Amino acid sequence: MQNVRRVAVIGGNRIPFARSNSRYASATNSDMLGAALDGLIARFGLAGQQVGEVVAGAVLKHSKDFNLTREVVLGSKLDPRTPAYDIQQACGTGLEAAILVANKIALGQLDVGIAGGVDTTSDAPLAVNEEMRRTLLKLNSARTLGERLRIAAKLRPAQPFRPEIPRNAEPRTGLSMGEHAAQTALRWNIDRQAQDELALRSHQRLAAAYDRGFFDDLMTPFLGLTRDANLRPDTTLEKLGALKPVFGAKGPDAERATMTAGNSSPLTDGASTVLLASEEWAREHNLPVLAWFSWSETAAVDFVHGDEGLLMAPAYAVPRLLARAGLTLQDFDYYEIHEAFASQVLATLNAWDSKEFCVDRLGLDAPLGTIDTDKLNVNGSSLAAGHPFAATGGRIVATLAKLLASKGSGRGLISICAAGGQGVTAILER
Ligand SMILES: CC(=O)CC(=O)SCCNC(=O)CCNC(=O)[C@H](O)C(C)(C)COP(=O)(O)OP(=O)(O)OC[C@H]1O[C@@H](n2cnc3c(N)ncnc32)[C@H](O)[C@@H]1OP(=O)(O)O
Repeated sequence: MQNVRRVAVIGGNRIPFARSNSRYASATNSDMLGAALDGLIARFGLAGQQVGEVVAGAVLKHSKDFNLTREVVLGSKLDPRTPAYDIQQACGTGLEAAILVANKIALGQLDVGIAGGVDTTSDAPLAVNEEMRRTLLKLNSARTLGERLRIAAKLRPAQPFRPEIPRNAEPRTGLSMGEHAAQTALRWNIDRQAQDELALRSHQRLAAAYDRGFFDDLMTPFLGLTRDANLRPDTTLEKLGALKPVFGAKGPDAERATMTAGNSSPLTDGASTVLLASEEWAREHNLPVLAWFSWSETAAVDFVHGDEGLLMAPAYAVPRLLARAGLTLQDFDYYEIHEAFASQVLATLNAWDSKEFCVDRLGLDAPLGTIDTDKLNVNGSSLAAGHPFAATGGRIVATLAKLLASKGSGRGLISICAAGGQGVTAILER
């Protein structure tokens, strides 16, 4: 086996994100991932080239999209002999795809690869109810007309109109991501004002980044959108403070509910891609390196039997990542913590600063401590940009790599919480 090689982040490309059921309502995952990939191919002169692998995924995928990524590659200008496949790790999908490609490059199994992700809640897959599905499958395999008629006679008219609509909920608890996060917010006493301030900062920083042209070489317009449609540069603490709680707003703790449409990420449609390569490949192709992809770590929590918050796995992954890399929580110039909900970012930060959590749960001698919040999500994050589940990782990797390139040196931490009680984290360096 070859020695581990340095992995370069060459750049990224995404389409602006749209709120669910708005501008991209008629677009498919394939359309959006295709647009993000086409932009990346054009930007880095990859047309006609055979890229080592393209790895991407979607959290919500139609059953007809067996291998969505391969189909998108076949429809792109890449050499059709480029292997491509789907992966899925909920909201960690995009980052996990980048880790997978990076690891193969590091091991010398690939010289160049593309990672990506896409999601649409507007074009979510709809399944017919189980009884109907079984009947239709039998109908499809019936050999004679008589057999078909017998099966068809069992179809009741009301059956087709009882579809199974995918819910943004945990299969084992039936609770939505937001309801789980509301429980965590209570446990960590996350107050409303701090959540609204975080949301406001996210909008202000994303707007400022657009205004100074930060995204000009990270984005391709799509269906008339040139900026994330969820971005509200004119929002204020007063407007955010006036919104009614939507999660944890029923039941005995309703009075203490703090999570609103303003401090929760919205349901979003969008896609992102990232180009990763070995140092040699980058040099041979005359492409500058934005940053190096250096470490990664995942974790999962037992939110089913234990008392852990569903979205708290990054609180476990990051300390392990730090230990492996020989770093402290303060050794970073940038922190990219995915804002699924403002309360979940704040609960994670509280956990790292809690002696009880760090000693009892992480087995450390002392808390990891606080971070300088001026270095947190400096160009905004999911509260402002939106969160098309599998596309968020690619947005963050490209943003952080460019931040590090603009600074000229430094280190950035990525932390993404995911459904199923999982967390995906990584470090980029320059
Ligand atoms: C999945 C994983 O693996 C891990 C994760 O990331 S977990 C996160 C997954 N994502 C989610 O769970 C999505 C959570 N979000 C939602 O379900 C929905 O967006 C929501 C229930 C929070 C809100 O839905 P909604 O009510 O349709 O939102 P929307 O109509 O846009 O906003 C409600 C109001 O707030 C206002 N508002 C929203 N954001 C605002 C802001 N920043 N400033 C001012 N006003 C705002 C809107 O203008 C609207 O006001 P009106 O009613 O007067 O029009």
